[in-house]
Amino acid sequence: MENLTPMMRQYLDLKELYKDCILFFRLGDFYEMFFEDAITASKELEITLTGRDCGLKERAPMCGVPYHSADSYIAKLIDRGYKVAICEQIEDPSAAKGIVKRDVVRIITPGTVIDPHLLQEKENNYIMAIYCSKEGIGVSFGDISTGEMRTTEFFGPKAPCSLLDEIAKISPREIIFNSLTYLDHPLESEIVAVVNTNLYLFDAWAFEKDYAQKKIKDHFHLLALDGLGLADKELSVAATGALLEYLQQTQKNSLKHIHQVRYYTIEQFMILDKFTRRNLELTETIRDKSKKGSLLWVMDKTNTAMGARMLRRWIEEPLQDVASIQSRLDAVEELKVNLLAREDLKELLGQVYDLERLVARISYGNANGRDLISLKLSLEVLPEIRKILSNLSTSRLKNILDHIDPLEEVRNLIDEAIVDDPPLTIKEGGIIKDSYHPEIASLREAITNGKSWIASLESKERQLTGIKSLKISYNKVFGYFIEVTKSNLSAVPQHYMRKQTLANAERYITPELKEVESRILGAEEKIVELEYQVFIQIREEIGKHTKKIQDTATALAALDVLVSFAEISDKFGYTKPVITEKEEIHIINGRHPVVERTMPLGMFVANDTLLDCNENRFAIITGPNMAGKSTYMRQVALIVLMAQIGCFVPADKAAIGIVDRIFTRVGASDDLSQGQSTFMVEMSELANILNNATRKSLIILDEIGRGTSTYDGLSIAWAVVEHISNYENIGARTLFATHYHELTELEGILDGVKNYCISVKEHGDDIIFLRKIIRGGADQSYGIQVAKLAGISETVIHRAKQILEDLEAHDINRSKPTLWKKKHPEKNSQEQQLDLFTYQYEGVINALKKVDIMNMTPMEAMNCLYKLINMMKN
Ligand SMILES: Nc1ncnc2c1ncn2[C@@H]1O[C@H](COP(=O)(O)OP(=O)(O)OP(=O)(O)O)[C@@H](O)[C@H]1O
Repeated sequence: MENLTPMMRQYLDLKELYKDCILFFRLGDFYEMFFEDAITASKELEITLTGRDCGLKERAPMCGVPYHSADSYIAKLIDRGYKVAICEQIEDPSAAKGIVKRDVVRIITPGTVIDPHLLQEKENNYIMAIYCSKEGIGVSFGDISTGEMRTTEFFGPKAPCSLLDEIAKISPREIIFNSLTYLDHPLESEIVAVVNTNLYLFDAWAFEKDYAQKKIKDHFHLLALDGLGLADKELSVAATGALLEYLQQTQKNSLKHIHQVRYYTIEQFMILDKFTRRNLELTETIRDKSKKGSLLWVMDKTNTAMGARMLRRWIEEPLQDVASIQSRLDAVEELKVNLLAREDLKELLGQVYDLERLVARISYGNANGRDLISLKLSLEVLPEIRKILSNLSTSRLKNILDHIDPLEEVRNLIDEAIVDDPPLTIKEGGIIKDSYHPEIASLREAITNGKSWIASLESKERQLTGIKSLKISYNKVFGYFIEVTKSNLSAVPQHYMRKQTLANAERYITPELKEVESRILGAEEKIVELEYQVFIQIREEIGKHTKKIQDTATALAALDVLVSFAEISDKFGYTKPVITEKEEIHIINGRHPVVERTMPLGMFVANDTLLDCNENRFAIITGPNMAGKSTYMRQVALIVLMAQIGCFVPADKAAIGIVDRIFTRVGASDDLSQGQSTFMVEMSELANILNNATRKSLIILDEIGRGTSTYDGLSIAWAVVEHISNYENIGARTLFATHYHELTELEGILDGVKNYCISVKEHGDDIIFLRKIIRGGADQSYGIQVAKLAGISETVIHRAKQILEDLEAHDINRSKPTLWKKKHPEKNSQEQQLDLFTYQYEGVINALKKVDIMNMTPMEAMNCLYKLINMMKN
């Protein structure tokens, strides 16, 4: 190791400090990687692995990526969960001659990305810190590309469940933690099942109370934590302190744009567990995880990236506070009615860049001249937006107006200082306007004069020498030179000094050309340095307005979402819901917001819903396969959710009593990778509902119990209806779709249970789906007819019908007497016997009703009688 070259020693010393990172080691115009890093990077990035002499016997494995296209390589690596440490040359006057000092200037991890080209424009990039202790779990999360930071904490046995719900909601790209065990409950595999993210164990000391408190106070320049509402929130403090420590360790940079951490409680928002988020397809579809086909897809008519991100957050976090929902709804109503204002706002918002991320980069110190121009262009539309808002009257819009700062001083500063079309880099000059800085102006003049002197020298020398093709050019190696083609060499004057010979030309310099050149180059060097300094000053000056710009950005994002709501409400015929504290959901002609968008206009059949916490709290919905049961139930959940987001809803009329949680148990979702069978998944989702639902919840159950044998399934479904519908247990508003027709017996037995079915019409041997929900239970499943529609062969269908007939004949006695007795305890024994007969032979009686004896041949009548006797025997 003693023989190591100094550079390689420097590399290994740094690598020792950043063991868990891939070190991007800057060498000239490349970032190089060595040893293990090189092997990993060459594999992941598919780049050639070479070797470099490092002073040892063996050459060091090496690979590299060009500096100017490093971003795309970094993006690939962090996408795959690697951390990348960026090592640059550091200017150090004290360093010995010939020694280039290098240091790590920043670590990029999946959750700490700030560069726009490494980010999804319409999504936040969150990093989360989890603090597990026996007192509870603290969570803090932030997005350094916008400066947002929030924290909360969970206690008691439900803490892990709440943590998983929050993780599902936030989808952090990276999680740091002190431990992932809560009261002996290991959480890691559950977290991995919820979100595909990078989990890193972080230094335990960073979570310690005193350290974390000091970190927060230092970062936010506070003497006490009361101002942040964190004085008695020890779990939140631990998580937030550690998160700040991690961000500072990795970013090694100002995090001034994180100027606030907001404490929230999960009860502020409607709680949606991971199953419900997925089942309702809020932001992506179950099938291919695409936005198209999700609720977000229908609702997103935003014009700014920050609006799009806020919309996603609003969808993930429907409100519970009636007043806040109402104020959003009122604003949407005003924007819906006032088409002119809405159209103008849309156009103006379309000119606003991503202010949240722009200001984060400005404050962070990596914004360029173009970013400042984008900021200026965005600020230019603010007066017009403010003017329109000042003519609108609802309180939410007034509040938005109050938070939009015109930021004239920032706009004027950029306007005065920065040229309209600055270059991408800030180290090559050409950014600052002449009029802004006298010294820059005079240097530029010197350069221009020098260049025009050189241009005039060219024509003067052509005249003097008579060489028409003589030209003066410039390159980085020789500076300015005079070039003469070989055929004209005889005319070259004596005082020309030869500098270079080319195949068919010679290059010369003269003392006076060199003098002017040094004046031009000196001025160019100076101006580049000066422009850089001036630019940094301007950027820092704008950075002082970070908070105001962030507040403005938040207000514009909210405005954008409200305008988007108004637009879809107008375009798709949504209406304003009435939001109440009453426990009811009353919808007239409701539609599924997504399914209706996938069919021609007017084809979707609207349906009513009445759920309350009294007579109509539990709807058992039967109907054939494909009738529309799942669509109907999801539509109710989505209408409630949209209402609590503050958006109009796809219905003619809707009164929505606040829902604290929506639970869904929909369809089969195998989780075999987690070692759980379909039935096991179904039961754990059901357990989650039974353990956590309250009377204020909305529960959607689709075919509970179908993953096991018919009797087991029916018994579970039956018990679930009894349990949920009972006030003493839950009493929540529930929609339950089932193919167990036996459950329809529960209407009349259990309070609040009502039967509904989705109607179909028989047409010969086929059925026509009417899609209309009506009171009462369905009398048939029509499974075989649906199978026929799906293309199952006639032979199989025919045989299935035969089997069904047999089964139905056998099935008459199943469990009915017990159920029947329970239903009619008041009847005397004679009546009971008669009713029981009717009940037991219901199939025979129904069959008899259909017999058209008058139109039968004697043989047919005999056959029919024979069948009836058989039925009774069975
Ligand atoms: N109200 C409606 N108006 C028009 N089409 C509808 C309506 N409801 C459902 N559909 C159409 O019917 C299809 C089947 O609906 P859905 O999946 O809800 O049926 P289902 O009763 O739940 O079936 P299964 O019992 O087999 O799960 C939907 O994909 C949709 O295209």
